[in-house]
Amino acid sequence: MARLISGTATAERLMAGLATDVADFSRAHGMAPTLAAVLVGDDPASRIYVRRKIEQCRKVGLGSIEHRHGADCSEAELLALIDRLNRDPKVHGILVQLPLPPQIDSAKVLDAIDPMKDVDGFHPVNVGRLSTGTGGLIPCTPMGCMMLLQSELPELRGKSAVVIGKSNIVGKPVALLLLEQGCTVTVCNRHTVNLPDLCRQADIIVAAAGRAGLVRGDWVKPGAVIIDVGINRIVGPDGKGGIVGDVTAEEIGHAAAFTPVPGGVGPMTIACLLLNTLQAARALRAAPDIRISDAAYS
Ligand SMILES: Nc1nc(=O)c2c([nH]1)NC[C@@H]1CN(c3ccc(C(=O)N[C@@H](CCC(=O)O)C(=O)O)cc3)C=[N+]21
Repeated sequence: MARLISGTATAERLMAGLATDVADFSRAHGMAPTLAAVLVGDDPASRIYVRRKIEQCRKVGLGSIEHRHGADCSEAELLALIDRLNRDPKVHGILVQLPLPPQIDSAKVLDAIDPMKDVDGFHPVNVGRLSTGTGGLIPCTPMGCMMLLQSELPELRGKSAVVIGKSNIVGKPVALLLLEQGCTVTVCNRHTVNLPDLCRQADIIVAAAGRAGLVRGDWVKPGAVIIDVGINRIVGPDGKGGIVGDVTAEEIGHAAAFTPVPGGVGPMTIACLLLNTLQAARALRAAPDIRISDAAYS
């Protein structure tokens, strides 16, 4: 049977370590690293995610502030809030929960976040840094995928990887991280011709297409490692809701290992957000004071 790579257990270990590091930081600087989470509108899934992020902040000793705006919030209002958070020395990480309502240009909002506080890693500066392998904040879901993958396969050099999905949030950054580790990467999408054949060649499959059950058992080479990033909401025959991934989990017994949904990449995404908040706080403290006087004078 394929081994189950537990994101829940890995995230718990990561968070236990984080709690110690956060306590050290807070003692040394007299303030806790703090995340500002911005929620616009009343998308029920977004509310649940933001609530969960804030709960997890508490668990490891991070500060958190939630900013809520109605669905009718204007772009200018949101940009003004970002500007305040950028200048606030007590805020180290800023997360704007996506998706945003249609009247707001998401790219404009992400561009406005101070790259040093961009704990999602979505700002063009951090995207550029990731693409050149020169530091910066790394997007949380891709980072979580890599941690889970490397817990199973510590040496990635020379491995072939297929990434299904080309989103800015998962597909593209995870492909860059795999490239950085020496994998040979093929980035596909669900329309790719011969997608099953390409997958069958792969030592690693990262499924991030957002289609329940897209990857079938006969797409998977025996001994491959499968990272399932899909979060697809389904309603069971009993009327109860649940989530499934992009991989048909019952069919991949011949894989070496796989991440389950739920309990795989999801919990790691949140743990990595907390890690990024600590990293951002450290980098901000280490940065020259000119940043702080800049904020005071402008
Ligand atoms: N600016 C921004 N940053 C994000 O990181 C971001 C976002 N916007 N918008 C939405 C997506 C989605 N996302 C998830 C986080 C945790 C789970 C998670 O914890 N999932 C659990 C349980 C899921 C459940 O039961 O609903 C699991 O997979 O086991 C899932 C999905 C972060 N996102």
